[in-house]
Amino acid sequence: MSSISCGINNSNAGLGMFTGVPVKEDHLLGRVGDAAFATVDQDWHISPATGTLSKHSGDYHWPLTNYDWNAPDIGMDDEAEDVSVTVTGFGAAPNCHFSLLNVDEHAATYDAAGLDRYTSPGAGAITPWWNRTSTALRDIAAGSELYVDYGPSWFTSREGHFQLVPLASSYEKALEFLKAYGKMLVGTDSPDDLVEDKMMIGDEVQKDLWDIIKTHSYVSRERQALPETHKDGIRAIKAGDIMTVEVENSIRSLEYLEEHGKCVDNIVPQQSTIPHAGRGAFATRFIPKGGLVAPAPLVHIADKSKTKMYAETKGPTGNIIRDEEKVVHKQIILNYCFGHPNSTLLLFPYSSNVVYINHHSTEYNAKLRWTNDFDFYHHKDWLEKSVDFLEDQWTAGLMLEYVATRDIQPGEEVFIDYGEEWQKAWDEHVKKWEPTSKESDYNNLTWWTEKRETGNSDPITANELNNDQDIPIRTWAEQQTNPYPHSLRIRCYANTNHDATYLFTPKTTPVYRRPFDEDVDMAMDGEEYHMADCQVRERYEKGEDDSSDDSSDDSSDDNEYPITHKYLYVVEIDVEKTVDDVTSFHEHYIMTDVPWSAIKFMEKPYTSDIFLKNAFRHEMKLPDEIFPKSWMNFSEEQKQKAKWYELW
Ligand SMILES: C[S@@+](CC[C@H](N)C(=O)[O-])C[C@H]1O[C@@H](n2cnc3c(N)ncnc32)[C@H](O)[C@@H]1O
Repeated sequence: MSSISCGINNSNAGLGMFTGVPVKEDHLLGRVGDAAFATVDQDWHISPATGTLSKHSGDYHWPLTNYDWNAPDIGMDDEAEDVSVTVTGFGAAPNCHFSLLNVDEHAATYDAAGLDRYTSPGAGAITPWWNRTSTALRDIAAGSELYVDYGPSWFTSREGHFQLVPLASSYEKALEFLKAYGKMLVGTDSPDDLVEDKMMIGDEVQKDLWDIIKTHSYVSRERQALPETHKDGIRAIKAGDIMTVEVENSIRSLEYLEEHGKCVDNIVPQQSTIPHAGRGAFATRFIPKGGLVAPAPLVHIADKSKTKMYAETKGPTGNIIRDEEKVVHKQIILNYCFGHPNSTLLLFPYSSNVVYINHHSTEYNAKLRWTNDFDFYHHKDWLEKSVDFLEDQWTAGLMLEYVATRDIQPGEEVFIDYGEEWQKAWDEHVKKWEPTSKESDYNNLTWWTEKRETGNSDPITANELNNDQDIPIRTWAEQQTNPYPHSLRIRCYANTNHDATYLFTPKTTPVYRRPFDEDVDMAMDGEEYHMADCQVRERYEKGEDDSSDDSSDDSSDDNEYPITHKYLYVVEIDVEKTVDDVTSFHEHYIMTDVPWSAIKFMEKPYTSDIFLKNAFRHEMKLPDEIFPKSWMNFSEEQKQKAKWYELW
């Protein structure tokens, strides 16, 4: 067995992910990174308040919110104005334990798996974001639980739900407390003195005392950070940190994992053998008939209409509102959810790689069933409850399993049957499908076509351009004869909101610090908050004076962004501003001596394949035999109405 990662219960937090093999620092966890999904402008599409155009002011429950990642961290913020990112596998299943963090997570990669918008009816029907890798932050022993960093705000914003989960700072304070406790026991600061015959109180009394400390009605993050037993408390003082003790305690034997876990690396994504399907899931090892292909814990979405995307229209007072009767698209995540024609419920499977399992109506080699064990997670009684009941359950609590219907050989693609409705919808889509016109709004991947047609191998995606800052940026004049793809925009890290005038954000100010910077409160002045579209007017070689500027700058020692490239730029920025959200006016700035590091190529929002108007959308059907009757809340009458609106 080369590598196993298992989902099993950990006593406090439901599911967890464990590694069955040791992993070296910086090495990849799992074989391939995870799939990522952009759900866009939810506030606009889901929020019950339709009188506003705001894309950031929703008041609704989107069940995947607990699994959302910060879009810029995953590299997906260019997809739309407001992007929520869901990541499967390492992005959803592991727990967060600040003293035990051992997983580092990275950005996803954009790759449309060869589904060209001009030739493939599959274009835009899959998420192009994949291979969001996770690596070991340090050497990890076999049997260890894997912990990712949700960021402290994830917990601080959910205090009621998670009973004060300790933050990194809580462990520091808890250690201080432990040291004081040790001193109380032996009268000295030296951990070496913490031996039984030097302690002023005996083991039994210490145990009672520890119980009082741990179960006291005053709950705090610091107290939660204290080890469970007084013996572990002493071990932590001797080790100088709580983490070492917690790590040792968290390791499970491989036998335990085999018995209590479910393996999540039996499949990996690769290009599917089915034309136009994109990626598929392939067996990494032999899976016997009846054997587990993969577990699929599920997030339930009670109302599938929350995946609808609406057109804009003018409201009674001339304001822009959502046009409830004009559904222009559906969120891409719909294609990855299970549903049923007689229900509004969707189920999104969030474990590693199961989202890649494609459809085959005859040659399928796997099927779904409800999990039989994992009672700590899978609520069998929910199968008898209504969809309304499920809507009130804000934590995931259902689990399916993919099981082999025949022996599956290593390297074989795994298929299930998505159901007749799906097949019919796909066949109709292929029949009707016509390539998008090159002149349409959506040109993100014109570079792909251009490359093919012209043999041009220059970097022309935003990522490629940003990653090679040795290549000079073309000026506006140069772009007239040698343009960048029109799906790209050039942006500049700049704060154009400051009253006095424009200033670069800290990213550039260490070198080009303007006098007024010191007077400005720099909070919320990070690059993610301030960027403006710009034109590059001029490019010139960086002179001797400029390099001496670098070294003479006060902050040059700790300058995170030294200028290592040859050119500086003159950049023109034109910003549209509004007063009281009504009157708009333009401000115009010319900045000189702008380094490459202050400029960023970005894809224009709403241009990637998932926005193609002719992209296929349909949920997979959960077979009648396993879809509970009590979840069938979508009456014939409702279906007729939905048909009239051409919704489903
Ligand atoms: C759950 S996803 C499967 C993974 C997907 N192929 C990918 O690359 O991410 C379902 C989507 O995959 C594609 N797909 C799955 N099976 C297919 C098939 N037999 N023929 C064509 N497309 C298929 C369709 O776009 C469908 O909406």
